[in-house]
Amino acid sequence: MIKIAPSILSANFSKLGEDVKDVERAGADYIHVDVMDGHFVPNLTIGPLVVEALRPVTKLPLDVHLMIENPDVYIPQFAKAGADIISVHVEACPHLHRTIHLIKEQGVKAGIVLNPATPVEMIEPILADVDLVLLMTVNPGFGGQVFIESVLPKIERVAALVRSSNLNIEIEVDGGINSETARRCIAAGANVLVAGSAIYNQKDRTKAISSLRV
Ligand SMILES: O=C(CO)[C@@H](O)[C@H](O)COP(=O)(O)O
Ligand SMILES: [Fe+2]
Repeated sequence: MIKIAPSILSANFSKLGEDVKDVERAGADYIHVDVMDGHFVPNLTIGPLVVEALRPVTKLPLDVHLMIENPDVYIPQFAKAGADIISVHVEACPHLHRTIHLIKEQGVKAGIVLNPATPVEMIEPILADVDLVLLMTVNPGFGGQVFIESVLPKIERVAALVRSSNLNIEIEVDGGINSETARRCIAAGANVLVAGSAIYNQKDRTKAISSLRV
């Protein structure tokens, strides 16, 4: 089953709660929350307070994508605020095993993220410990960028590893996802699609979400 995770980075922040409810009604599976610190990526967004404010607004799992340095400092705060999945970048975690287990100790699902230029080999030793692998299909930092084709073989490689080890791991893609790139990511083995502009820039969000599932 393909899951759709609208990224609130492309929502209207002046009516964030309403925009979250809107995509829930439109058939979303997760709410994707992009957290940026101005260091790991050249943009600043939101913190645990916003996650806490959104928690009572939706029943959907909050999929928190941390694009921050030193994530260990903030993981307990995001978990306490109501995150259901917390994903960290391998490029930001020198002690990845410790960080993944810190997330799991909070009682939330642990995800690991790879930038487009980071090889899949980086996550092989920790794969059996995670619930989700997120492959960035743009360089993180902004919504509305163009899909990077060279990530497609990486999706296939992660899918093959997950299959051969018989693991129960979701494979998520994030960045530049539209109906055409969604189809190619699904064919490569992805099962969770993050989409910001392709959903929030459309008037009919039910149609926008269902067009990504094919
Ligand atoms: O993590 C990020 C960007 O760093 C994403 O979640 C974007 O928000 C996706 O936006 P679109 O490319 O779908 O517009
Ligand atoms: Fe994201």
